[in-house]
Amino acid sequence: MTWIDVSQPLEDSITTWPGDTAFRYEIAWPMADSGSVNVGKVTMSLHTGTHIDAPFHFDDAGQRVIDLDPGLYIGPARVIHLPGRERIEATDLDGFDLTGVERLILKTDGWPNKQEFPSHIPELTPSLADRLGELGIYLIGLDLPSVDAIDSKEMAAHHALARNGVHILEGLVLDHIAPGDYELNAVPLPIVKGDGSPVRALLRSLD
Ligand SMILES: N[C@@H](CC(=O)c1ccccc1NC=O)C(=O)O
Ligand SMILES: [Zn+2]
Ligand SMILES: [Zn+2]
Repeated sequence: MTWIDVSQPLEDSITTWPGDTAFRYEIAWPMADSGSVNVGKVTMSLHTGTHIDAPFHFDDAGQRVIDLDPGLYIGPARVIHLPGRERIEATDLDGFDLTGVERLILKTDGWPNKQEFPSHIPELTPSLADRLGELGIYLIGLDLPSVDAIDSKEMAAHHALARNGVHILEGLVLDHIAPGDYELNAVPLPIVKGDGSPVRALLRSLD
């Protein structure tokens, strides 16, 4: 098996959105007390590390995690490299033949040090979302904590992607991933009312 882990490890030091719930793992019921087992407990925001967004995250009428087809997050995915950009727009895809691609993963290199939450990241534009919709791409993954700018309140990219039927996978670790074709496995947990879910994201080369 040659699955490559492209997830951020969930440990207490993982960064979160400023002001959001910190990740914490504790042993709620240690063996010394229970007599037989350690029982862990996790406190976290659902938008921590490598995770998917459900449309309810940015739309009160949007789908919750349980409403999303898990198959969105399992299957062939194309990784392309778009480094050093302020924004990523439709024309940035011009040099790529994306015929038949259903899941697209952007390696932007825009969050180089995952030990620190970034103050500034590249943003996706609505024009890119429209192009993805035209191409029939239904999943966008990227190595950033958001598809919008950190200080965005409008969430224009989130909304434009949703309008085009494109689902969102954020916070991937792609430093060790070369552009190419892979099989992706990044299924969310069945958090019934969830506005998002952490995922264990894995890639396996198809090239
Ligand atoms: N867009 C980010 C999360 C986000 O925007 C956020 C997460 C937690 C607390 C506040 C947030 N945004 C505030 O404007 C995401 O989709 O994960
Ligand atoms: Zn999110
Ligand atoms: Zn998001």
